[in-house]
Amino acid sequence: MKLLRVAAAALNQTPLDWDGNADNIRRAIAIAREREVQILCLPELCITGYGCEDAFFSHAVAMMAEQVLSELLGETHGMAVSIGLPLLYGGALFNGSALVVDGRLVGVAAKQRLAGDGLHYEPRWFKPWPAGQSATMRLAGEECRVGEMLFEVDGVRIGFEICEDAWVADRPADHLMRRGVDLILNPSASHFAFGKHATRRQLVVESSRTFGVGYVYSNLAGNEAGRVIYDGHTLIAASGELLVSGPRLTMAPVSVIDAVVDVDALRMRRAQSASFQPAVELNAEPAVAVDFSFNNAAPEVRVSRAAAWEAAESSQEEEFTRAITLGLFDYLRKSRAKGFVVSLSGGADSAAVAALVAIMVRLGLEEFGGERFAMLLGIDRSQISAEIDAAALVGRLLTTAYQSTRQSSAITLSAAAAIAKAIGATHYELDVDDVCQSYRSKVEAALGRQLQWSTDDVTLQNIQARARGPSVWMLANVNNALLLATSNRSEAAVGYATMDGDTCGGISPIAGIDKAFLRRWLRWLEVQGPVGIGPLPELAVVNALRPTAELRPAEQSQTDETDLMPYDLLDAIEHQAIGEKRSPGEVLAFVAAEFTQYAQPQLVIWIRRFFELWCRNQWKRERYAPSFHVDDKNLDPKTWCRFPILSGGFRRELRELDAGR
Ligand SMILES: Nc1ncnc2c1ncn2[C@@H]1O[C@H](COP(=O)(O)OP(=O)(O)OC[C@H]2O[C@@H]([n+]3cccc(C(=O)O)c3)[C@H](O)[C@@H]2O)[C@@H](O)[C@H]1O
Ligand SMILES: Nc1ncnc2c1ncn2[C@@H]1O[C@H](COP(=O)(O)OP(=O)(O)OP(=O)(O)O)[C@@H](O)[C@H]1O
Ligand SMILES: NC(=O)CC[C@H](N)C(=O)O
Repeated sequence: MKLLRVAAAALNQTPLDWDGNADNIRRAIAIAREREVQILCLPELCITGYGCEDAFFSHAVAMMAEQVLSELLGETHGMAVSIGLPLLYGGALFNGSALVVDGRLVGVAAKQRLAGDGLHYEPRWFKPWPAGQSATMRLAGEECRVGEMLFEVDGVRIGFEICEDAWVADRPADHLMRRGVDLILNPSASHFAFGKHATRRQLVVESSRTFGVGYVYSNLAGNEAGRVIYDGHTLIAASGELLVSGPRLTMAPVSVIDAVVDVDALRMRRAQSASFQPAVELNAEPAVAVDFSFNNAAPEVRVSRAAAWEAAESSQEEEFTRAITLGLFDYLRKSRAKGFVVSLSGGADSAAVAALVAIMVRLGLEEFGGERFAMLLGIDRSQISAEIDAAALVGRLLTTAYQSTRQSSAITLSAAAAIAKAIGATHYELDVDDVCQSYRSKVEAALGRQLQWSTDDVTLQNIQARARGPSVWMLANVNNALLLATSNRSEAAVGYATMDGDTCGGISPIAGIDKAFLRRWLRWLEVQGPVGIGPLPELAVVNALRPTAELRPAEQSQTDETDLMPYDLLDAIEHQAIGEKRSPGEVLAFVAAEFTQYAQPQLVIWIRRFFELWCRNQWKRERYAPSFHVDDKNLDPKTWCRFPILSGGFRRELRELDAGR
């Protein structure tokens, strides 16, 4: 009986943070050693960080990565550890994962299937390694094999798939299996998306069943480089059974899971499979033999339990809360800013953003305790009371401001004050009407005419949104804080926001999420809230309001949905037109089938409006502050969704739509 204790780590890395990344790697190895782990899998490109972008093209970056690898070799005594780094070989860059055994580099697996869809751009920097091939190179002072290969350590056959390698047909595991692989390590950088963990679990469990192996899957954690959030999902499975699954969406910089794999039992399961046919001729090609002996691990029976929130019914609301708060926490600490500022209107979007900051603080306190949380955020301990509580921290970290103009209502004023008080934000009420009037009169004097709502509607709306920009930027500067923009994805699709007005800010935490979901989330937060945190009943007044820009005179009863269209329809059109890339006519066919309550001519008007606004406002999306990714499609032009800034605007297609063709 050959029992091995294997482990996978989730690491919260930062591009080019050589010391911080190496510290996390050392910490993961130390935790694994304490647990008597023999083989540890670390995430993809964990030395450099996955999101180095064009810095991967720097020769100095590749050299520094090699240097850090050399420095880490000595940490691995008594165990085998896979460590990810970019690899310069034959005048090209490859995405590699070094296997280091007992202080010695024994080889580097190279990624064969590069991730190039959605937010992944690996083919820009790396070349795919040719399947089934290996070569020799010098790295970290050692001569070693590189490419696709099997390592044989103490008789245990270890192979690699690097993230995307496992998500496609004709994968390295196909060849490795026929060569008798026992254990596959999968170092990943697999971005978070709603519900994706179930697919990932299925992938890992099914891989272990199909190939009759132990499958060890590591992942990145947190907001690595600004936009993309990794949930830190780690998994270990053997012969079609999940042995252990790690925590997700935590703020911990390092998490390690481990499990015992019975190598002989795996082999005998394969032997029992009538369809398993070892490739005798391939076996002739020797594995990379490593002279090292593993201790035998003790048998164990362990039940893997997920966190309580994972089992909650409102799983999307929980995931959203934890993903965005993790995104905010990492952004704050990695940007070394001192807090956040939100222009708080009493409406849904800004209330959601402010509430997310407050929940981030609660979850951070739960994860780290007061002292460590404050230390991680660079808060001067001497400036807060002995007792570090959530309200005190929110007061320090979040400043909100209601900014009235003559169109503002008493309801939104008091709603903003109530939310700010409930979460403990430092709240101000500023009247910016005089600022608007001052600009208005100066421009009227220059034009030599009065501006009127009947003729200058958008101009008179936008000056109010713009007048709200300078004061919150001032508060951000005063506090060394980040200004959070509150635009959501539905508004971004149609440019329903004032550029340099309500779009101003350094990050847009909710720009990846649609308005219909946000409103659902706010209702959930009002009455239920995240597991362990609970509800925020003060949201009742916000949730009772219809979404409105509150920029026109009150008698015009402006609402977003009368300006645009019903939000659920807008989101459905966006899904069909942008997500599925359907033409206006095709979109009509799909939404007419789903929204049977609306007459076709009305749907045509709304679809036309959508396409026109979508095309006209690409430039606005290009200027949005970076947003977080929470689903597998997004409107962010820097990652998921490229579209020309200037285009024909679907004029011909819309003409045909109007003509009923
Ligand atoms: N292709 C292009 N490239 C570069 N710039 C371009 C451009 N096309 C127009 N522009 C510029 O954009 C300007 C128009 O954009 P912008 O000034 O932002 O204004 P615009 O998009 O015309 O209007 C803003 C809309 O957002 C709504 N809004 C505003 C504020 C808050 C809320 C809310 O929901 O709370 C809603 C408001 O009701 C209105 O419908 C033009 O004057 C032009 O200078
Ligand atoms: N009176 C106000 N005081 C402070 N900020 C405001 C005010 N009115 C608008 N804003 C800012 O402009 C942003 C855009 O307004 P918008 O109406 O889209 O969002 P909201 O008011 O938060 O939500 P809703 O659309 O549901 O009313 C707000 O989120 C807020 O940051
Ligand atoms: N880094 C990668 O190869 C990521 C791609 C993979 N399909 C995932 O999303 O998990």
